[in-house]
Amino acid sequence: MIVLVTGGARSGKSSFAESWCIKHSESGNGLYIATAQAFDEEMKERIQLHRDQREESGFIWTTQEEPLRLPELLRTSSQAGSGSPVVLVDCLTLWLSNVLLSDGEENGPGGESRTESSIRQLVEAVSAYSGQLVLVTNEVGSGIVPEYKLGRQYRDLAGRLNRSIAAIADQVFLVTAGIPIELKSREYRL
Ligand SMILES: Nc1nc2c(ncn2[C@@H]2O[C@H](COP(=O)(O)OP(=O)(O)OP(=O)(O)O)[C@@H](O)[C@H]2O)c(=O)[nH]1
Repeated sequence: MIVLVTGGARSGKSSFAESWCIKHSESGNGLYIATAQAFDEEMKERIQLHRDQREESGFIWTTQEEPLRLPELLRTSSQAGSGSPVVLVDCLTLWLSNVLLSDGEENGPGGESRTESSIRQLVEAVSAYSGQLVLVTNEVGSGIVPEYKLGRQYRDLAGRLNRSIAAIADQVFLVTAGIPIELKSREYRL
């Protein structure tokens, strides 16, 4: 069961995704995969707030911080069976910016950049995932065209990544102003 939760900054997507996991978990416990890195005090405080909220939820969360090697981690945490934890990844767009910023200039075989190859590996890992997996992402690209090349590159890659994950997800939600809207239901097929 793959669920994608998208939305803008502070839209309430993370708390909706956490509530979804608590409500639908088959095992009663969850693995929270954080892709954020605390580079400054503001981010440290925000992360601590999220940790406190998870603690107060009464649900059993294990936290794993993984800014880059998300495809590998999903491959190893993919398990069938009702005892395995619901996995929540927060968030894909931060993972993408970590990957893009660590990417070199040189392309691999077939002209694919390291970032494009990482995206392909992530989509493959999600597609092959067995178990309950909830992925949070940001809705980017609705504003003005970014001034810098890296910003435009990021916007385009994030749009493609979200489309690819949405295509293989069983359920997709858009959270806006704290309200989740179901964009793709489990019965939906093109
Ligand atoms: N490293 C680390 N990051 C965490 C942890 N808990 C949460 N985060 C990060 O916190 C980020 C989400 O927090 P915010 O930036 O406040 O949320 P937001 O996505 O802007 O807002 P909402 O749409 O309301 O969720 C995600 O990118 C998570 O990876 C943690 O324990 N460790």
